[in-house]
Amino acid sequence: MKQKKQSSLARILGYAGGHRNLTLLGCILSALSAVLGLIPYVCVWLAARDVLETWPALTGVSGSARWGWTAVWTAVISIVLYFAALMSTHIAAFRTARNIRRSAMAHVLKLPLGFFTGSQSGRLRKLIDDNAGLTEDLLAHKLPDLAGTIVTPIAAVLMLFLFDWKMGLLCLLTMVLALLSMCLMMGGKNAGFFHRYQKEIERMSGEAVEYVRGIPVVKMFQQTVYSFKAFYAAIRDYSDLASQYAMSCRVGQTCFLTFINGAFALLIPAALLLASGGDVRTVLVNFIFYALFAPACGQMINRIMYMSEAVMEADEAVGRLDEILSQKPMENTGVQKQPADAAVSFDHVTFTYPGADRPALSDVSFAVRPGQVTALVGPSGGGKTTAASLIPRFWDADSGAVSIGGVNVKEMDTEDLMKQTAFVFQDTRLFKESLLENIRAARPDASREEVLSAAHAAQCDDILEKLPQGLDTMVGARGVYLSGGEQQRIALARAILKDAPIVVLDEATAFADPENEHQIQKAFEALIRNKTVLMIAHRLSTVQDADHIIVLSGGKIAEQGCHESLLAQHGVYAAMWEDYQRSARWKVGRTDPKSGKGEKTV
Ligand SMILES: Nc1ncnc2c1ncn2[C@@H]1O[C@H](COP(=O)(O)OP(=O)(O)OP(=O)(O)O)[C@@H](O)[C@H]1O
Repeated sequence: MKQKKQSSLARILGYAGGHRNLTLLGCILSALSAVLGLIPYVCVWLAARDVLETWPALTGVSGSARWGWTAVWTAVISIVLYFAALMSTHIAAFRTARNIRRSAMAHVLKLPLGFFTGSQSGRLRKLIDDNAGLTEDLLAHKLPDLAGTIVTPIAAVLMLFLFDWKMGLLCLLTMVLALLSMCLMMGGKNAGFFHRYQKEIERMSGEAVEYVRGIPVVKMFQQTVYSFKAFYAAIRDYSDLASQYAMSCRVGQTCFLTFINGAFALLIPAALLLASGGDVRTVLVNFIFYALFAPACGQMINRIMYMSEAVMEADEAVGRLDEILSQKPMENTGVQKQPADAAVSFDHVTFTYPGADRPALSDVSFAVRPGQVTALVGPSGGGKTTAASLIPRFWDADSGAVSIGGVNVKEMDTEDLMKQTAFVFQDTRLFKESLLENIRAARPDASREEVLSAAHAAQCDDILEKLPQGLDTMVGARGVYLSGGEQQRIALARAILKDAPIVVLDEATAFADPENEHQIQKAFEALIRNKTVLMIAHRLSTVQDADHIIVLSGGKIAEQGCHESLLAQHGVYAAMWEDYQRSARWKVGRTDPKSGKGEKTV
């Protein structure tokens, strides 16, 4: 455990680079300041001795005044040194935290794009920022304090025996007992508390986010907070853990506080005992010293307690940063080949999502011929989206190869690869920017005219007409929101503007109403003209005319061919087609026979 703590600190300092020496300087200055901070206690003892030795004539007052000034000056020097120490450690800490953020971000940039899907991006920012912040606090404040905290007890123990070893021994006894109480609190079954506590906090905040996301469902179904069992359980577990810990600390904490504050209870009878058998003045002077010094020793022990908490915190921070740094970066072969054409091929591809226990794709092989439309169909969870996301390297295949124009995507320059493919996702995301910038995101150097022409091809004219500032309208600002279908048309305009030779469409008409669907279909036609297309489709009506259809089921290719040949196979596709036909007939059956009107949803 101790080894692990040391290595965490060493690892944080590893990011300090040239500023490691500044951290060291800060620690030395802080230690010097702490030792100097003990001198005023000695001065007080010396001043009191001078006064009492000449009592009642008080001829020693001038000597006492000298000691008083020495105390003031050493206190001032101690403060200045501490200030200089903090300056050094703060500069080093800011640089180190910046280096940690930079290294973590540099690593993150090498991770597969799929790593950033879902809620990962927010969590990532928090992980990097918060934990780099924690190390900043450790290096800027806690580490110089730690240096002082290590040095002062050594000096303090020496000083304890300087004037009266018996009273010194009593003070030391209370310090040792306080330390033992602290070990009692932090050891045993409480040893892993901090780690469990951090985990519970993380779990609770994760569940809270889920809860807030689910509020619409809660309201719609008139549920209470108790229906969010996971969130409720996280709060309860956190509260149980915290109260169990508090309860288990009560004996240790009581003893700790009693010992660090209770030196007086031993010093007074000891002083009375010593005074009865010796020089009252000397005993009185020594008593003043120890009475003042004992609480200062208590403070030191208190700081040791907070120190161990800080080291545990740093340990946790490094552990959480490791969560990111241990993610396998995307392989970079260093070779940069140019694809011969826009053909896409999967060659015995197997892929398992990080943390999943079974592969999402197993030994999948198929070819998408240049200039043709290939459709991926199959039951939900069959692996369609996964297969499509391997093309632009959202993830890398565990085995097998995904190639474009005969070149493995791993051997292509990332920029080239991105230029080759345009993606239209199921859930389109628009930035909080003008429509112009949203469309231009695909090709930042495109002119306004080119953006307008792409928007026109994507059937966005009616959207631009109804918005107050047309192409310059800010999305998401002052009540400007677009429907799902409208957003998809903007996304299609973006893809049209990109003009990439390979287009991957992911069920882009899933949420569109009939009016939008018609326009989206027309936008599709503009997008896929003369392109190599891989289309993920749930509704078989959209894939009938595809040149090639691949049926993915359970992560494997169940069958492939054209519509007619697949029907003739009487397999998965034929069954899906039969289901689709039946549901179409069922909806037609719901049409009102008298009026002839009915749902137009097929
Ligand atoms: N990010 C992820 N992490 C772990 N497993 C995932 C992830 N995304 C998908 N999966 C799993 O991989 C398998 C294939 O999912 P995929 O989304 O590719 O299927 P799909 O055919 O596109 O489904 P749908 O038609 O419902 O969109 C499923 O078992 C799914 O649970």
